[in-house]
Amino acid sequence: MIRAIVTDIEGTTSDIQFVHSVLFPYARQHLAAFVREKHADEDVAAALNAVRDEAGTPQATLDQLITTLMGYIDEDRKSPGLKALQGMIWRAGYVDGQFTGHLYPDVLPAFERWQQQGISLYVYSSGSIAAQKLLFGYSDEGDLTSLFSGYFDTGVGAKRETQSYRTIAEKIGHAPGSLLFLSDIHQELDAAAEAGWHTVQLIRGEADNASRHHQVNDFSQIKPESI
Ligand SMILES: CSCCC(=O)C(=O)COP(=O)(O)O
Ligand SMILES: [Mg+2]
Repeated sequence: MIRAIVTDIEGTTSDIQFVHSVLFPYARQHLAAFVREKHADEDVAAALNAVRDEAGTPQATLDQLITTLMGYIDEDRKSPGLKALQGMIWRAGYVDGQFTGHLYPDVLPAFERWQQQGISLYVYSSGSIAAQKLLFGYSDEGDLTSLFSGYFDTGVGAKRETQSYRTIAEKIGHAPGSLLFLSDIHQELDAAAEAGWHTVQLIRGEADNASRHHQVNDFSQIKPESI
């Protein structure tokens, strides 16, 4: 019996194009000014130091860090420091109403159905927890944050690492066999399955012939009561 569902965001609840054509360009446009203006703030300084560590450049100047971060955006690197900074930068865009968090239309009805079935809902994304709360807090369908019992980012580990799913199961407090992970990326689902989780792969675009996971095209096809 499924007790909790953990969902990925990009490519699963939300269009990859929204992330790559709206969120990433917004962060790129505002990154340099944000870093120069806010670099002494505690959370910004911590994120910049994380980038220095990741890049192996402990003495990097702000200008050098900005160049490094631009490169990380271009290569869609799941850098925890970049993800933390993006979350802080996106806040202004959401709050000013420049964009709302994209959700596929099948997502909210499924979340509501699963919640009525007594299933707890969680998010696990490479985007920072702050960024996750913004996307669902300022979503196309309004503020959905009350639907979720918790959020996980790469603070628990990378999404392709089996240990990350063991850690999440421990934190949620349910046996892995009662957990379902939803993602568009089969390597993430491989890691969850290795940890004993159930998995469903969202195919929002092209088929994934290399996957061994149950595949669906939208959330209406996911029936946790039948798993
Ligand atoms: C949390 S919204 C921003 C999406 C993002 O930055 C990202 O890296 C998405 O990764 P995901 O793990 O949700 O595929
Ligand atoms: Mg994804």
